[in-house]
Amino acid sequence: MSEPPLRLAAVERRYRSGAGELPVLRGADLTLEQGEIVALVAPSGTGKSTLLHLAGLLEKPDGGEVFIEGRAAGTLSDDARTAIRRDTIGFVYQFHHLLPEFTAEENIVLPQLAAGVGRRAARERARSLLALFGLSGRESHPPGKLSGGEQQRVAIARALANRPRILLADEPTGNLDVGTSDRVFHELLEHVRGEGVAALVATHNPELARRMDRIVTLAEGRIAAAG
Ligand SMILES: Nc1ncnc2c1ncn2[C@@H]1O[C@H](COP(=O)(O)OP(=O)(O)OP(=O)(O)O)[C@@H](O)[C@H]1O
Repeated sequence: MSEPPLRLAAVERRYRSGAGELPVLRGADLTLEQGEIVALVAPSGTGKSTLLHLAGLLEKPDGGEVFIEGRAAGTLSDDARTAIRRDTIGFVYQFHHLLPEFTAEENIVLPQLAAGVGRRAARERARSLLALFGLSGRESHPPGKLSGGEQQRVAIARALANRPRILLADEPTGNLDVGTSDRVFHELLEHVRGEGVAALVATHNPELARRMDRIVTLAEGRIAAAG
């Protein structure tokens, strides 16, 4: 039987501050099966971003382990972690984090070049993703000349550029108006479902959460089933 794309096992994370230690995650367990789309809905400050950063190998836990396709991240070299982040995981941030000095297309081409894809193939993939998200004709616009919704679509396309098997999204449409957020989200879910990508999506929007396969929450530093 194949390993699940993502498994968090008893993951702990504490932040140190002047006042002492803040235990944010205290033994969080979560498994994403292949193609499963899970909503993470929890109040502000409970640790959603922290959990996504650990799952995306952007940070290391203080306890427990993150398994990516069965590989314990804690046992991997920094190079191996970087390769997993580039090839296996797509990350969509709340604020797009696009490179302002590059065009929309180049923002999607660059991660593919880093993964060893040839420039021509990378450009074709970038164009087809931009078309998929309704951005044909915007290829050569820098992010600063795109609307918020368009920028976030480019960020989603960038996250999908290397055909990740895991997509992590932190309030991907949190800074968009309701109508735009709804449309962008719909496109994201449709694409992820079509490709069989496992996704963990933090959102404050219960309507959007209900469209996913399962909803989980964070309570006292642990994952719990919602509602
Ligand atoms: N680098 C850090 N150093 C110290 N404390 C931090 C750090 N990052 C997060 N925290 C604290 O950890 C807690 C969890 O933060 P986190 O950003 O994971 O919550 P969240 O659920 O994503 O919140 P929101 O929904 O508001 O984005 C918060 O109390 C936050 O202040």
